[in-house]
Parts: sequence; structure tokens; C-alpha cells
Amino acid sequence: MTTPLICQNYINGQWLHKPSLESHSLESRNPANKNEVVAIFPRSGIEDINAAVAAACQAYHSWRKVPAPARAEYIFRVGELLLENKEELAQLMSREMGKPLTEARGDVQEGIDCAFYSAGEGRRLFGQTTPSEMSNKFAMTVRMPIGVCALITPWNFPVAIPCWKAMPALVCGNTVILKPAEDTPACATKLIEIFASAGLPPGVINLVHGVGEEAGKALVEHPNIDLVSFTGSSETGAFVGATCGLTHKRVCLEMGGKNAQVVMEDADLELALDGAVWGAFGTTGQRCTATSRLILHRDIKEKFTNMLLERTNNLRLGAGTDSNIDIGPIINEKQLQRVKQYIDIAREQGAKILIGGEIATDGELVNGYFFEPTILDQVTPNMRVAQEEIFGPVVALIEISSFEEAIAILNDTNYGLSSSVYTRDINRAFTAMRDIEAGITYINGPTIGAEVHLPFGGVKQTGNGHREAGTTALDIFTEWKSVYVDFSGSLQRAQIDNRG
Ligand SMILES: NC(=O)C1=CN([C@@H]2O[C@H](COP(=O)(O)OP(=O)(O)OC[C@H]3O[C@@H](n4cnc5c(N)ncnc54)[C@H](OP(=O)(O)O)[C@@H]3O)[C@@H](O)[C@H]2O)C=CC1
Ligand SMILES: O=C(O)CCC(=O)C(=O)O
Repeated sequence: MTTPLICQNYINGQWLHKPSLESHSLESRNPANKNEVVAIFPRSGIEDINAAVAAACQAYHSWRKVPAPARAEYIFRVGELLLENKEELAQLMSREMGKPLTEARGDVQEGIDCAFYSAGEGRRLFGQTTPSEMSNKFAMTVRMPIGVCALITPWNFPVAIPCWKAMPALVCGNTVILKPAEDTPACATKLIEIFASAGLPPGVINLVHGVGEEAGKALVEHPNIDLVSFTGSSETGAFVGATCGLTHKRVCLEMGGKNAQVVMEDADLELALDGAVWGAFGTTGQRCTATSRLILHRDIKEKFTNMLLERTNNLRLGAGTDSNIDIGPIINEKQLQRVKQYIDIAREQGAKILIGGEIATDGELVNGYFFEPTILDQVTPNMRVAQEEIFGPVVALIEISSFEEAIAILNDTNYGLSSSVYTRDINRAFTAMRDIEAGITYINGPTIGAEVHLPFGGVKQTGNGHREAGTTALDIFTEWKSVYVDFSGSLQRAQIDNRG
């Protein structure tokens, strides 16, 4: 058992608001061992939010004028420091969030990739030049920063998601305030320590810990916040979207998925099996891109289900820090109960549990929040487990008899984040690419595994039309200005006459 990390807010270049054990403090615990306190962190209030917003507003005036290539050099340095600290961060993440070490390393690696990719944008941030209607005039567009950005992030990717948001925001000339999830304050603190070590000027990046409904809400409602970038649940996303609408803020929402993997009768079944196991049970199913529906052609369903059962039966549960395990814990008691409730709902609505379905309590598992990897059969498309995001190690099997039926069922949800089709038929592959309603489609690959230089986000209720990562992140964190330069020395005739 290690000593808890004492986390503080980072405001205007200073570590502030030391939490006391007695009051105004919260703790994060190891989800594989609830007796282990990983971190103690402040329960920030409105005064902390006001201080962070004031610092970010003040810093914005000079940061936006730092040349973009120079802003990018700080982010490049963050990437180098993340690389140097990768193992330490991954170990901490495994303890605080529970994901297996290999996955935690992948999470940090996404942050590193994002740093180097975003830093490259500092030397691009391309605008356009375009002909003017006048002879002695130039016309062009430039990207302008938006201002002070609130970044509200979940616990499932405690390094990657804050990096996806903060890095492009800073390269574009904005200043930021991060409000991380209550479950992962230590990861956020270590990440911001790295940003601070890269020498960013005071106020450019700020960290405020606390409760979503207090600190997060205060940030979203604050009149001096210009943009909110949010990843999390549909319910909180709806509040964030509505509040930003009422207070005229820019807003970018990413609210999860109900992702499906289709396996057709001509698929390479071993390949599809790897995809299904990793997609459904990787990160204990706690990914917005997780495979929560397996749409199986009736000709291969029985064989594939048996293969899946055998693999699932051999998965080992345990602490993410133990290199011999496959599946870590669920993040907290509330999420554990939520997953359990969905199993009860599935049963009530007529689904059959082929394997799993219970909270796992064998041996040391009793000390953590473990749930057995679960396969639900005889699921019909209108059941709640086929429509709602569960965010746990649960996958629903749905049988289909044609490719058209598979695509129709895949599309039949309110979400539209990730999707996958396993087939050897090129015509089906291209039809899937065209007809699937999702922001991401994989052919012969699992629904998870996004790369940072491609747009990330979804259609329908997954989001509000924005895409993180890739060059599309620049569209979130900048606004266009059209610039006309008249070098005629007089008001041009056509302009007065409206060209007539
Ligand atoms: N799309 C995705 O990647 C994710 C989706 N989810 C979905 O959400 C479900 C619930 O998970 P949960 O962690 O509660 O998700 P939330 O949406 O509640 O949390 C996401 C972030 O929003 C903050 N927050 C909560 N309430 C407010 C508020 N009123 N105003 C501003 N910020 C707020 C949270 O802070 P705090 O942690 O302090 O509550 C956290 O930082 C999961 O079961 C899953 O379905 C969850 C995580 C990631
Ligand atoms: O699995 C992926 O491709 C990325 C997942 C992710 O970012 C998320 O679940 O929030």
C-alpha cells in the first residue's frame, strides 16, 4: 500500500488549495482494492473556479500573440516529457483507474502521439487565399483562437482525453482550465505537472479538481468561459449543451456510443473473434467505442458463439497492475451497480445469459469492483441492452440473416460513434462504408483503436457535429476571420457601385 498522493489545483502557474484530510477534500481509491486511497484532492468551490478563470483570461491576452510555432514547441516538449514519464504515469493510471498496464501505456502513448501531431499544426494552421472581386485587393482567411476553454473530461482515458483537448486548444492560442473526473485526480495532477515542467507561462493551463455538479457546473456556467469541450455521459452532455446554448458559448460534446461489430458468414472467424474479445472486454468495456452489440449472421452464429464462449471463459480478472490479468475492475461502485442493473433488465426482457452476469468476488476480487465478462444471447434490437450504453464488460448477441438486415440493425440506435464489419466481400465492405451511420467504421478490425491524426467523434446523439483529433480539432478551437487587404489607395469604384 502506498502513501496517497496529495493533489492540488494548479492556477496561474501555482499549486494551490492543499486539501486537508478533515474537510473540503475528496479521495480517489484503487478500484481493484477499495482499501487503498490513491489520492486526496480538493473539493473546489466557486472561488477556485473564479481564480482559474481570471488567470486563464489574463494569460489569454499574451498567449494568443505568441507565434503558433513557438506555442507548439511547448507542446512538443510536453510530448517529450510524457515519453520520459510514460511508465510512471501508466503505473499510476493502472492503480487509480484500473486498466491493465498494457492499456495504460497505450493511453499515455495516445497523449504522446497527440503532442507531436498537435505540435506539427503550429507550423501549419493553414488558412486560404482566394481571388478578390477587385483588382487591387487581396482576400484571405486566418484561424483565430476562441479564448478561455473549459475542458471537462471522464475517467476512462485519464491522460489521452485531456491531451486530445488541451494540446490542440493551446497550439491554436487558447488558454485552458481542466476539470478532470473525480475518479482520476492523480492522473490529472501528474499530467498537469508535465505541462508545467514544459515551461508554459502562468495561467495558460490550469487545473481545478472537484465534483462535477459543483466545480464542473460552475465552469460551464461561468460568463468568462468562451468554449466548453466535454466528454462523458449523454445526461451531463445534455446539461452542458443546454447551458452553453443559453450562455452563448461554443461547445463540443462527445457522449458515447452503442457500437456494433457485424460478423458475416464469409468472415475470417479467428480475426473476428480477436476483434470481438478486445472490442467488448478491453478496458472492461468502459470505452465509448466499446463493442456492445455483436451482430452475427445465422450461418456462423453457433460456431462463433462457441468460440467466443471459450475465449471469454479463459479471461483472467484482476488488478490492472498485475501483468497476468486480461480484464481490470470497473471504475467505482456506482458503475458496478449500473452494469448489474442492466443484466437484470436484460433478463427481465427475455435475453439469455450465456456466461457471466454477476459481480465477481473470488479471492482478492472481493476487495475491488469486478464484474464477470458477460455474453447475452437472444437479444432483440429493441431491448434496452441493445439500445443503451452500459459501459461495462457486457456484449449482446443479435442474429441476422442478410447483410442489409445487419446494417439496418447496426444503424437502429440513437448513437453513432464506432462500427465494424468483418467480411471478405469487397462490395459489402464498401456498402458498409457508405451506409453505416457512424463517425468511425472499421473493416475487419474491432470498434476500438482510434489514431490521433484522424477525426474522432460520431453522428446522431453521440455528439454535436464536432470531431476531436485530426485537423478537425482545429475547427473546435479556432474561429475563422476573413481579411481583405486593399492596396489601391482609394475606395475602389466597383465597391461603391456594388460592381454595377
Ligand atoms: N463518452 C465517454 O467516453 C464516456 C461516457 N461515459 C458514460 O457516462 C456514464 C456515467 O459516467 P460518469 O462518470 O458519471 O459521467 P459524467 O458525464 O457524469 O462525467 C463526465 C465528466 O463530467 C463531469 N460532470 C458531471 N456532472 C457535471 C455537471 N453538472 N456539469 C459539468 N460537469 C459535470 C464529471 O465530473 P465528476 O467526475 O466529478 O462527476 C466528469 O468530469 C457511463 O456509464 C457511460 O455510459 C462515461 C465516461 C466516458
Ligand atoms: O478506443 C478508441 O478508439 C478510443 C476510445 C476513447 O477515446 C474513449 O472511449 O473515450
